[in-house]
Amino acid sequence: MTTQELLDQIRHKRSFLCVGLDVDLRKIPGHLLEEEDPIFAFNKAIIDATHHVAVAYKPNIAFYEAYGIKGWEALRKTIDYLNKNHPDIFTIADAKRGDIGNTSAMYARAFFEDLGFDSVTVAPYMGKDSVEPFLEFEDKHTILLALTSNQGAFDFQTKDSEGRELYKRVLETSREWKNSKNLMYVAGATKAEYLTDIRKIIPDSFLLVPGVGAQGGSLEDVCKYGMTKDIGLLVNSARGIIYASNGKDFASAAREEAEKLQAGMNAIMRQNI
Ligand SMILES: O=c1ccn([C@@H]2O[C@H](COP(=O)(O)O)[C@@H](O)[C@H]2O)c(=O)[nH]1
Repeated sequence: MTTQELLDQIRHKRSFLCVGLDVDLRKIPGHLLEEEDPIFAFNKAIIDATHHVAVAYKPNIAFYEAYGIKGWEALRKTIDYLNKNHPDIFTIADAKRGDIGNTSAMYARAFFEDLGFDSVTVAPYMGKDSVEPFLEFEDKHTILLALTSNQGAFDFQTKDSEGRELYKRVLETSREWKNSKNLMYVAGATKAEYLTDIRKIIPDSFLLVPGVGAQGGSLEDVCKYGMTKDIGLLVNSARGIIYASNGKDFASAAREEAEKLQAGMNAIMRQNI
């Protein structure tokens, strides 16, 4: 998907909501466990209930790998379902990959070519030659971890590296890499006030912002500090939407939570754009 197509969808739906598909069989409604593929049955119901207000879906790959071959099958069915029924919706494989170049190239093939995701999250720690193989793919997006939402982000990411916080160095340096136009960045909603500084370095790049909902980040603060004239944000919530209820009404409860977030986004867009 091109960035322009993503922008068009945001304007059309008046939403920049990304729904996280982090399926935990211990948390989904009991009646779904009788289905042949409970993970896919859950995802399909969540997608059917939220696609009118979601511009992106983000399965975190850990939640599929944890179930072995059945998890991978459910992941493939989920991405195939999205690509077939909602080709206009942006898809994110939250896999946090990155390795020496030839290995990264295989990761990129796995998520972009084999599975058919629009984007994948990548860790910057191994540097340029570990990220550039992902950037070679036309109209595919590499979402680089910059400043993550967890407490451990302060262990390294905000520490000084030759006079600059490490996360700023990641942002600046990655802009120099080949095909850097295909980069987006992860910045946690729990650290919204940092977005002002982040925007000074990458004024126009899309940010994937996890941490609204279960982690307590504020949508208003994220927009106050991080929104651009083209929005430039994909705000993710997983648990706050998909586990809004663990009863038979789970899909309508998810719809309600997703619609609440979209209503907040619409109001902010109306005030600012
Ligand atoms: O900095 C980061 C990077 C990734 N994540 C992922 O986003 C979702 C958040 O889920 P919630 O249930 O809405 O908290 C999850 O997949 C994380 O692994 C993040 O939270 N922070």
